[in-house]
Formats: sequence, structure tokens, C-alpha cells
Amino acid sequence: EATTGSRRRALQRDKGCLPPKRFRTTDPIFGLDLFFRFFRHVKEHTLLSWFERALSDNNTNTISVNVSGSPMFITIDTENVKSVLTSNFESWSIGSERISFMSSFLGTGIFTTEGPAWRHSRDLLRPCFERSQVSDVLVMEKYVKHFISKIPGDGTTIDLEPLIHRLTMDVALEFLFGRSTGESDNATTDKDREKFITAFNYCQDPHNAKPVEKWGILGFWLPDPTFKKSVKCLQEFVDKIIEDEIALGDSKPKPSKERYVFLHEILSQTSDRQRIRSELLNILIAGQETTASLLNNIFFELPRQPRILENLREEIRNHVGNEPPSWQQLKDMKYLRAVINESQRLYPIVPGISREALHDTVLPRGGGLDQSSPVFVPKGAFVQCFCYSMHRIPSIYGEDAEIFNPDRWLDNKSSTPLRPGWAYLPFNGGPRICIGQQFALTEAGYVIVRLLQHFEVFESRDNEPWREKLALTCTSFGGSKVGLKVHK
Ligand code: HEM
Repeated sequence: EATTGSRRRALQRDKGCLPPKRFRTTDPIFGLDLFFRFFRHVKEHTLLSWFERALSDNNTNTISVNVSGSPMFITIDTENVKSVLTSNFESWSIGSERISFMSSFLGTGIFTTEGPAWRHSRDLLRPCFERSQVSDVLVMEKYVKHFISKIPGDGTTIDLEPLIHRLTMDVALEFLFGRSTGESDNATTDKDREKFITAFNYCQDPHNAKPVEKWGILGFWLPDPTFKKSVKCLQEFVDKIIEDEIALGDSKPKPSKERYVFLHEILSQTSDRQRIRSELLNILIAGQETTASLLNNIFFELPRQPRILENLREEIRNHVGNEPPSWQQLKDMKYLRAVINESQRLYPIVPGISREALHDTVLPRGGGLDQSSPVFVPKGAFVQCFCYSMHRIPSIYGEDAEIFNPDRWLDNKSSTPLRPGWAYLPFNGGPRICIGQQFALTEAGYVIVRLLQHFEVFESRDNEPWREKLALTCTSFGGSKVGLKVHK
């Protein structure tokens, strides 16, 4: 019977594995110094650029880091990323840490399961995102109008971020649960929705949890009553929606067009309340938090870029004038799409996709001095596919990769079109690719167009550079502080 050690050596020999470059730590065994540096960068909102430097300073696309005695790999090599996320998908888990952390407030749903349970959740959700559903953009108009009505039109400085959260929450509630907010929704009040957003913000960011704020690193191991209260608030919010839906039963007016509503579908499939609650929480978070983070980044950047803003306005004038855009018109607006792409390139909402090896396996590249040999990955080790750096590779995006320039996405005859393939991964790739991608892009486009149609002046009121606010998603730490005017 071969020992683990001998089996590992045989695997490495057979595949020709060599070690990648190592991130140097002063404590060679546990890498404790790394832990403290990590914590400092979290606090300073500079974690992403620190990781990026770890790769660039070592002139490598794959690096191994010693985390409490076991190796973790950070890679921006597209062959490795493709292998982890698709061709060798079965060898990787979304990770025990992610499962236990996210389950602690979202329960068991599409984000926290694998294998048959995950497939089942995905199958149940898929019909929500068919073209006929996603193309129904007018569903959004009422909520976008409300969003715009809350913005002062006289140039007063405002941070759009909280309003954006409310907007994406309302849209997600209507789209996924068929809950038209306002007079016809008895289940959740404005206040409930605000409380839900606050509670979720607390849960998703353990680095800012009260005990950590007070006690530093030690706080991770202390009880946190605010966390418990916040989880209860999230659960009560969806429970109210479920109870209301059940109570309404058949007496509820049917929507004019037959739509696939996730809430109705899951209620017809199971009576397991725990499961319904968790699936709803998972998809509600997926549906509102991500698009809010994207819009926050775009509204941070756009007003700093007068030329880009003017190009976008021109495209809007040419395609839709002052009318609400249709789904097809949004698709035809290439510059709008380029702006969204460029925001997701420089400020990816999910800057790293982390996976844990289910058994001993290999990454196809990154080992040895020339980085061309496979890399051995022991069972339980983590790999971080680091989109933030991948999206800045000069050989793919050009020497101006650090600059916000939507033109790079436009096919024009004089230059080679940008086709980054696996080096551009805002929505992940492979079997767990984001299921809400089209919906998110449509919603973001619709909101941008409606905002620019309404306000003639759009100015930044913030001199700070973009800094990360990193939790489940990543967005501008400073929000989007702007001044808008209806007329010039
Ligand atoms: C700009 C907006 C969005 C971005 C950047 C984004 C990005 C992503 C990424 C990177 C993943 C993969 C995460 C991983 O496996 O580690 C993912 C998964 C997912 N996304 Fe999105 N997403 C966005 C919007 C949405 C929306 C609006 C919805 C639903 C309404 C949604 C639903 C989901 C779901 C259900 C999954 C899990 C898929 C699975 O594991 O099978 N996303 N998203």
C-alpha cells in the first residue's frame, strides 16, 4: 500500500511538476508575518494591489504563499484558470471556508452547495434568466424613476451608493419574487428593506465586525451578538415574504404576462421552509448586491471622465433620445457596453475566484524557472484565480492597461480587436458561470441610460482615487459622491 508521500511523489514525477516561485515570508513555518501584513492591507483597503505586487515583483504569473503552514496559490495564468474553473472542474470545491462563512448567514443555497444540491438549485433558477424574462426591461422603469426622484437636481453633493442599493433591491424583489414594491406589497416596508441592507452589510464583512474593530485580530474568535441579530433580520425579511405569498394564495391578481417567478416556483416544489428561506436569501443577495457594486463603481468613474461621458451621451441621443431604452436598443449600444466592460475590467466585483483542491491535483503551468511546468497542488490547498491582476496584463490589454479607456473594447479597423478570452472573467467561467450575467448587464445599462437622460450635468465631488471595499463583492470604498443637475 503506497503512503500519501509516495503517491504524491509519483504524481509529481509523472506530470513533471516543479514548484512555482514562493512569496517570501519572515516566518518560514507558519507565515505569521504574512497574517499581520494581510490584516494591515485589509484595514488600509490595499489588499488587491498588495497581491498584484506579489506577482509582479516576482515577475511571475503563479506564486505560492505559505498560509499557516499550508500552501495557497495565486495565479493569473489563463491555462491554470481555465483548468480550475472548467476542464478540471471536478477536482475543485468552492471551499470549506466559503461554505461555512456564507452558510452562517445565507443558509444552504446555490452559493453554498456543490454536487447534486447545487445542480438542483441552478436548474430551478435557470428559467428566470431566459431571454423572454430578462428582456422585459420595462419592469425596471418604476424603480428607476423613484431612484432618480431621490437625487437632488440642483448640483447638491450626494453619495449615490445607498440609493443604488435600494434600487437594485427593489428590482430584484420584483424580478425574482414577483413583489411589486409600493402599495401592492404588504410584506415588506421601506424600513424593512433598509434594515435588510444594513444587516447584510454587517454579515458580509467580518473584518469590520464589532469585536474585530475593538480587539483587532483576536476579535475573530470572540462572540458577536450584532452578527446574530443581523442574521435574524435577514431571515425574518424573507420569512415575511414567504408567509405573505402563502397567505395570498390564489386570491392574488395574476400578472398580465406569464412570467417565471422564482418565489412561486420554489413554493410549488417544496414545503421545506428552511430550504425556501435559504434559496431566496442566496438569490436575493446575488441579484442586488452585485449590480449595486457595479453601478457604484461606474458612477464613481464616469463623472471623472468628461470625454467618455460625452461619447456615451452621444450614443444615447442617437439610439434612444429621451425614451426608455428597449432591451434590443441596450444591446446595440456598443459604447455603453464598452464602459461597463471597462469598469468590470479595472474594478471587478469579484476580484478573485477561490477554489480548494478536493484531492491531490496539478495546475498545468507555473512551475520551474520558466513557469512552463505543471504545479503540484495537495488536497486541501487553495488556489486564487486573481482576476484583478489578470484584467491588467499589458500583453493582453496594452501598455495603458491601468487606464480607464472603454475604446479598447470597440472593434475599429485600425487596431486588432481585443479578445481577452479567459483573461477577462468578471462573471466567472465554466459550469458555475454567473447565471444572472445578462440580467445584471441589462439592469446596469438601463439605469445608466435613464440617469444620463435625466441629468444634463454629472460631476464628481470626490478627489480620492478608487479604493477597494472588499467583502462578498468589491466596490468603491468612498461610494460614488457626485453632483447632478437637471439643466446645464
Ligand atoms: C455585475 C453584476 C454581477 C457580477 C459581476 C457577478 C459575478 C458573479 C461571479 C464571479 C460568480 C461566480 C462566483 C464563484 O463561483 O465563486 C457569480 C455567480 C452567481 N451569480 Fe452573479 N454576478 C452579477 C450579478 C448577478 C445577478 C444580477 C444575479 C441574479 C439575479 C446573479 C446570480 C448569480 C448566481 C445565482 C451565481 C451562482 C452560480 C453558481 O454557483 O452556479 N449574479 N456571479
